[in-house]
Amino acid sequence: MFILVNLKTYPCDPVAVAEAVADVDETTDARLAVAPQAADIARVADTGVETWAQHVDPIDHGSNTGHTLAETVADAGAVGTLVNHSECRQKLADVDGAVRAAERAGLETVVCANNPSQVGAAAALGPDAVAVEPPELIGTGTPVSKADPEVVEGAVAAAGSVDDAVSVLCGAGISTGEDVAAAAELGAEGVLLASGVAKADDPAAALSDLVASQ
Ligand SMILES: O=C(CO)COP(=O)(O)O
Repeated sequence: MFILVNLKTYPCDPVAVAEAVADVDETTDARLAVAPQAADIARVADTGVETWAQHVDPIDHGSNTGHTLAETVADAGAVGTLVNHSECRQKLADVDGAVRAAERAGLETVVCANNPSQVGAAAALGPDAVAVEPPELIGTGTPVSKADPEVVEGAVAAAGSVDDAVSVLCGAGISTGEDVAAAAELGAEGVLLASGVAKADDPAAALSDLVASQ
């Protein structure tokens, strides 16, 4: 399973979380990665942990004040990027443009979607993966893999019917190894989570629990 930890703008120490991820990474077959804020990518990548961006814009080099260029996050050490998070919603054309920008920069892509229909649309854009995250469960601690298993199964079916090369992650409320195991049972190849690690008193302990079933 791929366990991708999105730090959002939580007030955690991104390097301390990255070091905890690096430690736990040595104990598991699961693939672990961290998505810090853009300004923290270089120092998180310096820990050696797999580092992702939270967002890139559908732009090329040029007059784009305030935007995030895919090549710049790649140069800073990111190997992948989220696209279209529920908290950073993009128009379809911009999701497409961001996936193309990420490809151009050699970044792996996970396009986030709220439900199986959006997963189908996202999969048609040819990302490496899609992540289904019902917005109403984000940050609640109630895991989508238990609260709404049909959404995960529906997302796996929707992506598979469009392009079975696109893998499916699920997210929202994931915080334990049991939640990760439930996601795997439903056909997800990974999980995307945030508060379960970023807001934990002991992120290393939270991560150890997350990989316990791997
Ligand atoms: O939005 C999410 C990950 O991108 C999920 O957040 P939580 O893990 O806090 O529910």
